Amino acid sequence: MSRRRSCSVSSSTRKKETHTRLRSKSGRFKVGDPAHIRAMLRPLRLLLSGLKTQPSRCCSSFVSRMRYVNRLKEDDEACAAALKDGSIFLFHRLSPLLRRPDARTFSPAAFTCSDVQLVLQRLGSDGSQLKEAVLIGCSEQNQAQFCLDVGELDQAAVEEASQGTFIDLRKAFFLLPAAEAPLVSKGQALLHWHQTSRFCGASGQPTQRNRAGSQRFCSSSSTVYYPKMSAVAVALVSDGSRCLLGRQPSFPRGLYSALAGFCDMGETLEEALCREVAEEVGLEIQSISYSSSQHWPFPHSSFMLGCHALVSPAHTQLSVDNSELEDARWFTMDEITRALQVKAPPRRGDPPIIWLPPKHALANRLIREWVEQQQQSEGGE
Ligand SMILES: NC(=O)C1=CN([C@@H]2O[C@H](COP(=O)(O)OP(=O)(O)OC[C@H]3O[C@@H](n4cnc5c(N)ncnc54)[C@H](O)[C@@H]3O)[C@@H](O)[C@H]2O)C=CC1
Ligand SMILES: [Mg+2]
Repeated sequence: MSRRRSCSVSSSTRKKETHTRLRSKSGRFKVGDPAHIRAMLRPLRLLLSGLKTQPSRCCSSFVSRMRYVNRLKEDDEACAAALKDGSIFLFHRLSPLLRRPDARTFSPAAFTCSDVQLVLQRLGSDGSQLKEAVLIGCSEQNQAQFCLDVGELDQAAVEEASQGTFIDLRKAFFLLPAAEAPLVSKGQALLHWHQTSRFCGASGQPTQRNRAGSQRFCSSSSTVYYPKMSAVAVALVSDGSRCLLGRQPSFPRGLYSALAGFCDMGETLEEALCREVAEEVGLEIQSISYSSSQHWPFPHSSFMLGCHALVSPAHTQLSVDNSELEDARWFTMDEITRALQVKAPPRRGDPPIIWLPPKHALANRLIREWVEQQQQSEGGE
């Protein structure tokens, strides 16, 4: 009887009893008792857990932020703690939630963990969804940034509760200031990757994610999956005084952009550029020089690598492959300067004009760099 009763005591009650027994009459732990050792170690444990959940201050703020994010990817416990103090960007079926601080500006809405919990609870969710949050990075203010897709909740109800609007990424990306668009596009790309990587390609079994969402694992085949991007080569081709732009039939009316194409397996960037330009416009390029890169979320996470290239002035005759491009043309400096001044795409019924990719796009940067190079070489003559 008594044995059965003692078995029914919960482990926490047992711990409490042991705890009480170990205290001396003065209320202190006896030196050498396990509880005494635990009590002595407590400040150290607190210090270590503080170090785990905050960027270290020993290095430059950039270095400590990068190391912090890396630690959160590897340490589930630290990541869970960072979520509590972090900011969360909400998405609904991959559309980001934006707010309008004023009539002209859009910005991604950042919430605290408790704000999101309140919104979820108000809409009848138990808050366990927060575990689905995916780490995006760390702000300059040392705050971990996460994204969360609340696609299973009613869109209008979340918008009302959170005082924002879910906007399709294709629109949102260009409404946001160039500095904020990459954060949203990275969040969307990560969420999309998780939504489409739920099963292992080798075993067909479900995959499990780590807390940060930086990888997925299949315990059946022991495969680790990481978020992936397709490499795309972009070239602004010049003949020395003009630059070459093309348009696909799917582009909005009047939009011309730099030539681009997905890299094939095993290709170098240079090989991909030469092949794409040959395929699309029938020219051979040379003097390839790298400019810069960007993550491009459309249609699904590409890693854009932007370059400048030259064709020999004797070989500028285009042979456009119309199965890929609707048109490709050489543009003079004057034409490009005029096109760069177009601030918004033409509306229906407006006279036809040539316009160029917006500032957020790498192609825009390549075109502006080309203009600068032309101006410099003209100035130097
Ligand atoms: N950010 C920027 O400034 C620019 C971005 N882009 C982007 O670059 C991407 C590629 O340019 P495109 O001229 O369309 O490429 P492309 O000339 O290689 O043609 C696209 C076709 O390539 C095939 N393809 C081969 N590998 C593929 C892969 N990994 N994923 C998807 N399709 C693949 C498909 O049949 C597809 O229809 C597009 O998503 C476009 O939006 C293009 C120009 C500038
Ligand atoms: Mg192409």
